[in-house]
Amino acid sequence: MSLELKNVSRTFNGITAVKNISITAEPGEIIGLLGTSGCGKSTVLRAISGLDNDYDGEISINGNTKKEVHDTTGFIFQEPRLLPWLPVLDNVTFGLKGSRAEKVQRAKEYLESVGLSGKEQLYPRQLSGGMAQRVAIARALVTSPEILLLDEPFSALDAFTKMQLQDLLLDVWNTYQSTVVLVTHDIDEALYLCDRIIVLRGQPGVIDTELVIKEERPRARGSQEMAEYKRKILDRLDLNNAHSYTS
Ligand SMILES: Nc1ncnc2c1ncn2[C@@H]1O[C@H](COP(=O)(O)OP(=O)(O)OP(=O)(O)O)[C@@H](O)[C@H]1O
Repeated sequence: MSLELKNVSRTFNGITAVKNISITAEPGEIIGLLGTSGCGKSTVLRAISGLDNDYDGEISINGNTKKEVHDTTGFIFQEPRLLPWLPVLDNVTFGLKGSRAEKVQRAKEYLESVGLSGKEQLYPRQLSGGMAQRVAIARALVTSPEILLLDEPFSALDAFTKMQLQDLLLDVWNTYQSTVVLVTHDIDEALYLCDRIIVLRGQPGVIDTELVIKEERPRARGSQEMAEYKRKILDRLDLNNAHSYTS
């Protein structure tokens, strides 16, 4: 599924949050939107999803430029947003069409793909943060989205769970081949996961630079190549001059 943004800008109450964002994603590509807080990453993602349609410019999903919520996209938020009164299985089947038996079978398949077989009857309060976010991933995948939109999906998790779920995301991406747009302010995460990283900066946020990450997967976290990419990004964000904190 191809995705193209042409000169997308968004203004809230007279204040421009992002300006002239143009991005083209190839089918199956993992694109990272990286930038410091407030540069408009989530604003861009919400516009792509159609949850926000009050933007200027054009967003085209497989040629469709209608400003509407696209059922070809799946959204994963920072927090799992599960329905607390429903068990895991029903959180995943919620909103699906078809017979109960079909929905259950489908939900079980996706719960298995995120490592949650046997947990179908647990309630959200009985899950760890990592398990709950796995349910959120299964819920987003169960509709077979061709574009998966992730808004800092792992930032509320501990470091180990975060790494596990990053690997899980790559596994499900391998299986389902969705196009992925990942919003993050974690440079290491972007370097580990993305084919291309788009660095936003400023207020209003604009695209500062774009990096193609050519390393084969699985990538070595903290390798010299990754450190070199990281240095480039920190330079672009003016975050590489440690002396500025000591003066
Ligand atoms: N609904 C809204 N109403 C008014 N201003 C908004 C709204 N949503 C976002 N903004 C403003 O737009 C700018 C960009 O916000 P956005 O949440 O997209 O940034 P971000 O890069 O995702 O930040 P963070 O990394 O902190 O989540 C901010 O100045 C924010 O205050």
